[in-house]
Amino acid sequence: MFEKRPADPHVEEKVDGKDGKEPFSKQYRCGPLLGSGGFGSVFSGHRLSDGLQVAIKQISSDRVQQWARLPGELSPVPMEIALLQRLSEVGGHGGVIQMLDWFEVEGRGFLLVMERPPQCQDLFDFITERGALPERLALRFFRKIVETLKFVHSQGVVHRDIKDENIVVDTRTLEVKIIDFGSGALLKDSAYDEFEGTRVYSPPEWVQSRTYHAVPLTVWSLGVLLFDMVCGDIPFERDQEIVGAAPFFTRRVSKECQALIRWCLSFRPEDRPSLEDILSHAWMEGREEEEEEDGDTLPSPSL
Ligand SMILES: Nc1ncnc2c1ncn2[C@@H]1O[C@H](COP(=O)(O)OP(=O)(O)OP(=O)(O)O)[C@@H](O)[C@H]1O
Repeated sequence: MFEKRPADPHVEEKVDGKDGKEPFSKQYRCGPLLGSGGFGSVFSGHRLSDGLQVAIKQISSDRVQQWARLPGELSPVPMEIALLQRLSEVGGHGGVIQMLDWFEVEGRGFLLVMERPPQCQDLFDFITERGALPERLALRFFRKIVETLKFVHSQGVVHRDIKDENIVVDTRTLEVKIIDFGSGALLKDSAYDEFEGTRVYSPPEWVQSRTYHAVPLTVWSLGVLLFDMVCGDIPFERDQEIVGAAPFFTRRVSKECQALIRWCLSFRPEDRPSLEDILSHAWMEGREEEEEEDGDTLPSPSL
């Protein structure tokens, strides 16, 4: 089903898909740029039929590394679309951004239409504006992210680029959703030898040996993410620091939270917890928060 990009992909606007649907321009209107990155640009927009707020990701074909074949489609699609399709076919998950539609655009690539929480911010901007998060808020975000990744893995998908920029926070409800499956892959038990994710979130085995397994890679990136949430910045910048696997806590962080971070950031992949181990860790059960002395509270949802 999945393959590398062919030399000369056939790209045309999906005006009349197999469901006879209307072209993109008749269904959606593009608004201002939300962000741009390795695979293209993301715009805000809305659906013309009902005004629904959406995000529209422009994927440039020449930047796509992995392609996939969807049943009923003649030409391959970017892996990101195939993975989101796989997750939405089983009903999706509240913690994964929902793909609403996708289109091929002649000579340019693809448009991926996603849900967009009306008031949202990615977690990188959220932390940049507010600084380190109170542990209780970090716990709330982290639990949802780990539960969501359990679902994602159970559907045979691995994200491979978990980081603050790829988490969207609804600033009214404080719900979080994972975005950007552009570096993702089908989950397998054997080792991977390619990686398109973010270096500073990648584990020692990738930095040293250019190989990794899906779960320990995910768990390492979760350790970096949790550190980032409670300290306000990531623990490692340089390869040497990643391989050292010894985070230095720059803020007061509870012992249980530190222990969970250190466990996720174990040098040896086999010493790291599973996602289930993380969910049943003492810090995740909220025992520690009752003992907090610094009185941090959950910010009001009208942040
Ligand atoms: N569904 C969405 N709702 C709201 N904002 C979004 C949504 N999707 C993307 N964004 C915003 O656009 C930014 C870029 O999105 P995304 O990470 O998918 O693009 P990318 O080109 O793959 O970027 P990168 O290469 O940095 O990972 C995000 O960090 C986020 O701020």
